[in-house]
Amino acid sequence: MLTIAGKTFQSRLLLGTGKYPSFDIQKEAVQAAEADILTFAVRRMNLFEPSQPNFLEQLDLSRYTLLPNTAGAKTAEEAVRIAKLAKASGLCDMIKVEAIGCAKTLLPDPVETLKASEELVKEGFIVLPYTSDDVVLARRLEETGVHAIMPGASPIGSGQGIINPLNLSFIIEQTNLPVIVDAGIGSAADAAKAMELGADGVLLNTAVSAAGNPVKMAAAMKLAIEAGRLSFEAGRIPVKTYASASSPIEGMMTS
Ligand SMILES: CC(=O)[C@@H](O)[C@H](O)COP(=O)(O)O
Repeated sequence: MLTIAGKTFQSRLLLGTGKYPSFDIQKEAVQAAEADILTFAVRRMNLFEPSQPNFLEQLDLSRYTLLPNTAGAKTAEEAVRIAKLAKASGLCDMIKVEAIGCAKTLLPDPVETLKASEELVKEGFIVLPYTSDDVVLARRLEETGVHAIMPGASPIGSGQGIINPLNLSFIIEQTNLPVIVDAGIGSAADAAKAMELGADGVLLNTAVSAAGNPVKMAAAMKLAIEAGRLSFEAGRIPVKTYASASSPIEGMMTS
């Protein structure tokens, strides 16, 4: 079970809701993923225009925890404004802080992310910042009182998977907060790898929404995250340079 700010969730998969070919496929994929937490960009929703279509009306909202994100923000000020707008809708009390510092890479601006997170914690939000895979920044974020750390595996939508497993493992080892690997996951193997590193969860969007078959990929992600977690809990064997026989004969009785 995943626990964030005292709330527990069965699923360790957090699913994004952008870029699906249709609302119907999105709904099926969400069901196949069996995710409990769904993230969406506040700026892309018609939260205060009920006459406009949006994906929320396709879903049984009592089943999901909504995690609005501040996508589109470049500064702390913008991120805080978007977060307050989401809270005012009454749909959610958690916020994914996303303050992008580079239009080409979509990598987060560490300074603005830190500022926004600090302010939103003071305002009483449950704060989940999307951050670069920097252990020092993760520590600074933890000091502000955020409720999870969400380091990127690689640039959003790139599907490159985990570029720097060592950096992720530094964060996982040093923080007391849940670590949710967020962005850049390309395949089920990447998601399993994140879990095997010891992450508490994975947030992904494009790998499912842009897959050849988003519904099948959603199901694959669910299984991969469960398998990766089990493998982590089971404890993998050490990597050795040389062979060691799988069926040793030494010490066997011969009569
Ligand atoms: C939906 C969302 O929050 C994205 O900004 C997130 O970071 C996922 O990235 P991918 O699309 O690379 O999975």
